[in-house]
Amino acid sequence: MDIPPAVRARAVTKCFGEVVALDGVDLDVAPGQLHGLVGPNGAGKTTLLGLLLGLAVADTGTLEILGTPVGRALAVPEGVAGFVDGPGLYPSMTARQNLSALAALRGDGTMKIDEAIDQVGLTDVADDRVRGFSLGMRQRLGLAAALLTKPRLLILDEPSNGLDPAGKKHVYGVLTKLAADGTAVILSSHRMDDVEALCSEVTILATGRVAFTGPISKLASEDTDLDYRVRTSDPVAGRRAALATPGIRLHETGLADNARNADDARDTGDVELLVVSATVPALDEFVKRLVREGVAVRELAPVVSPLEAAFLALTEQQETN
Ligand SMILES: Nc1ncnc2c1ncn2[C@@H]1O[C@H](COP(=O)(O)OP(=O)(O)OP(=O)(O)O)[C@@H](O)[C@H]1O
Repeated sequence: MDIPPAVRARAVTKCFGEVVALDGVDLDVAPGQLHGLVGPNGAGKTTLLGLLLGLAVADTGTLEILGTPVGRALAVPEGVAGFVDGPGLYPSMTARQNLSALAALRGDGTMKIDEAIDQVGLTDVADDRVRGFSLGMRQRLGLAAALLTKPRLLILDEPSNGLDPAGKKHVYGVLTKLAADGTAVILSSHRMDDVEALCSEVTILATGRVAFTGPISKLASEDTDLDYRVRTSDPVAGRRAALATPGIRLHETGLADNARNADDARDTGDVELLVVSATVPALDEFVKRLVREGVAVRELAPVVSPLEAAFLALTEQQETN
C-alpha cells in the first residue's frame, strides 16, 4: 500500500483582514523528510505552520495531512504534533509534571515520559521547575512534549532558538533519527546554515508566496555567480591565475598590485585569501589552472551558502514585484 504524503497543500490562502498572509501556497512533504521553511519576517511561515497544526483553517485551497483532507474544524490533525510561537508550558511545574499533565490531557501518552525527557537530554533537570529554564531548555521540553505522541508529522517553529551549539547538535540528532524512522519534520528557521545542515528540502516563502520549493541541491544553479573564498599556497600566482581565467571576477582583498611573490604579499597584510565571483564551471577552470601551475588550493568555500544566496536573491526579487 502506498504511504500518503505527510503534507499536500494546494493553492492555500489565508488572510487576516486586509493582510494576505498566505497567497496560493503549494507544499509537498514526503514521509521521513526534513523540510525547512524559510523567509523574511512576515513572510507567512508561522501562519502556514499554524494551519498544519490545526490552529487555524485556510480561507481557500486544499490541505491534506497524512492522507486526510483537513476540514473546517480547529483541531490538531491525527498524527501531528509540534508548536508555533514557542512551546506552551506551565512555568510553576517541573519538566516531568508538564509532560505528565500533557499526557493526562491527551489521554494517549504512548511514549514513556522518562524516555521523552531522556531523548531531549533533560534528565538532569527533569524535576526542576520550568520557570527557571533557559529558552533552549524550554525548546527541548517542547520537543519532548511533541514526541510523547509519537507523531508522524512534527511541526516546529524556530526550534533552534536559544539552543547552544551542543544543544543544537543534540536536538538535530533527535530530529534526524525521527526522520530516518519515517516521521516528516517541518521546521521554520532564520538560520540558513541550520536548514542546510539538517534539511534535504526547503520552501522559501516571501510575502505569502512560494518563491522556491524543492531539494536544496537544486537551489544553487550551476549558472549562478556566487562569491567564493580561495586560499592557495601562492597568493600572487593565484591572483594571476584568477585574472587569466575567463568568467572569474576577482574582488580586491588588499593584495598590493606590485607584490611579486608570497613574501611581498604577506608584507602587505593577510592577503593569502582571494575572493572571486564565478559560476561553477568557471570555478572548475580556475582550479584546473591553479593545479596546472603547481599552486595548491588550501581552502575553497562559498562566502555565503548557496541557500543563503538564493534566499536573498529570491526574496529581494519577490519584494520588488
Ligand atoms: N493573528 C493575526 N492577525 C493579524 N495579522 C496576522 C496574524 N497572524 C499573522 N498576521 C500577519 O500575517 C503576515 C504573516 O505573518 P507570519 O507570522 O505568518 O510571518 P512569519 O514568516 O512567521 O514571520 P516571522 O519570521 O517574523 O515570525 C504578517 O503580515 C503578519 O502581520
